[in-house]
Amino acid sequence: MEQLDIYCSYCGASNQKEEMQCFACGHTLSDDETPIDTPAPEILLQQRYRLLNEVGEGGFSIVYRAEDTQTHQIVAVKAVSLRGLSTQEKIEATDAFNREVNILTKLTHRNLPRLYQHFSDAECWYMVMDYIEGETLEKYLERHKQMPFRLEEVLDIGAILCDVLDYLHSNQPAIIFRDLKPANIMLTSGGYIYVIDFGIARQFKPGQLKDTIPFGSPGYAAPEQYGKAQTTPRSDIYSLGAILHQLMTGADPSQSPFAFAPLPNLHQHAVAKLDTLLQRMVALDSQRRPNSLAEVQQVLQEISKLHYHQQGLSSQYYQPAIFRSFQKAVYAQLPSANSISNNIGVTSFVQQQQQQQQTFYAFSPFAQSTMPPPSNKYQLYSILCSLLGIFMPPFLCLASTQLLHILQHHIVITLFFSAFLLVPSIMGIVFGHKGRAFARHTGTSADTATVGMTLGYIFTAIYLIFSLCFFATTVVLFL
Ligand SMILES: Nc1ncnc2c1ncn2[C@@H]1O[C@H](COP(=O)(O)OP(=O)(O)OP(=O)(O)O)[C@@H](O)[C@H]1O
Repeated sequence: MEQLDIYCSYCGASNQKEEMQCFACGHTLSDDETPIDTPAPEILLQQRYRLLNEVGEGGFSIVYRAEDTQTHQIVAVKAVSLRGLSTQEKIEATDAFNREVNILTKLTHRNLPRLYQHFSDAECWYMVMDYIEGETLEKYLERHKQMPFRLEEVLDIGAILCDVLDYLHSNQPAIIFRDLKPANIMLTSGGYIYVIDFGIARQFKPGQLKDTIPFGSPGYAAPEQYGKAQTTPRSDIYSLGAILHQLMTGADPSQSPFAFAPLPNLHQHAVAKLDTLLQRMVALDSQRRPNSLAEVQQVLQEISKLHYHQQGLSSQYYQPAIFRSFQKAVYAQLPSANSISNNIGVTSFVQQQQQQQQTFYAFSPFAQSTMPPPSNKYQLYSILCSLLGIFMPPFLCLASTQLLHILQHHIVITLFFSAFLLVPSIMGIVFGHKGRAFARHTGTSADTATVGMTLGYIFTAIYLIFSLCFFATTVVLFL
């Protein structure tokens, strides 16, 4: 009979069958750690996630649509099995899984699936994340080979992808996606875009000359990803340029890497501007590419405005794409929520949930998505701190009639009291700013954070003036 390896459920290393301890991490091995295939549908993982059907496959993984039996939410479960892989493949699959978990854990953005949980059993490693109801851009392009998108749609998609990649790059250290390609972009039936698969994303290491291992997909990967230099945020700019070029021309860059013909219809002012931008983005010399995705996004929005204007529409109605779903007749052609969901019991519940979400988040990018927007706790902290800042000082003075008398006679106590008064309002300002940044990244409302922050500023100013006057009077009295 074939001798099976034993895989460590802790680190995934492959060990000889007779080994008692994992050679890589020292974890105690047991017989039930020999993996079998990825789980069959209908299995309940962790006593919680019921696998419903397979929705996709990657190099080392199978992605399932599943029901979270505790919350009745539909989630995606990515299962990675090491069975049957060569040693090199096991190392790659292990690295990809760990990298994706480590990176996704840190991120919150409206165009990224959220990671809820990860775990392993004797058979596989699992990641539980937001389920995205739709299809990959690659599949969509396969179905629409000739001129798949109109100019305004390409500009919108570009601006949205700039937003999410710029968010990754603004992390400290910057996260470089390294594998932006149509297979890793999903479109939902509601017209929303998600970037998936952080299996080869990495954190930028200042000073490093080149990547440890060359990575990327031919056609979309920048020249420096072939092992010559370290990938930088400009490598993602190259990949985005290659994708936008493909969306405009229908030409698959993997067929002729590094060759990007001028766009058709260059006589149109907006197209000519886009062509100039795309040629800069796919420059072989990374130094000739735009400096950042924020810069690319700004140019795309200028072109979008210009195109809008050229169509005879007043630019006062122009709205940047990141504040809405990209406008596409394609929605009707994508599999809809109803057609994708099969008839397993939870469907009607999920559809009800979606309808409720559409009512609540009609103007946010989460409209028509299967997922509720992430909660923004900074908003709550901001408003609570600001209210505390408003009510605490008068309450203290009323509660202790002695207080004013003490303050008038002790300069040091007066100083402490003044600083103490300011603390809640300043915290209201800090949380307000954080809440607004969080809302911007997740596309949710920032109103509460703005109110908290404004109150914080107003009362910080009032208490500052009050404290200075009070302190001045105390000093005069004291002297
Ligand atoms: N969150 C999700 N919701 C719905 N479907 C998903 C989700 N994540 C992935 N999929 C589907 O599963 C497929 C494989 O996923 P993914 O690309 O993440 O796997 P992978 O093993 O990392 O792939 P690769 O070998 O390309 O690195 C995708 O093409 C997509 O169709």
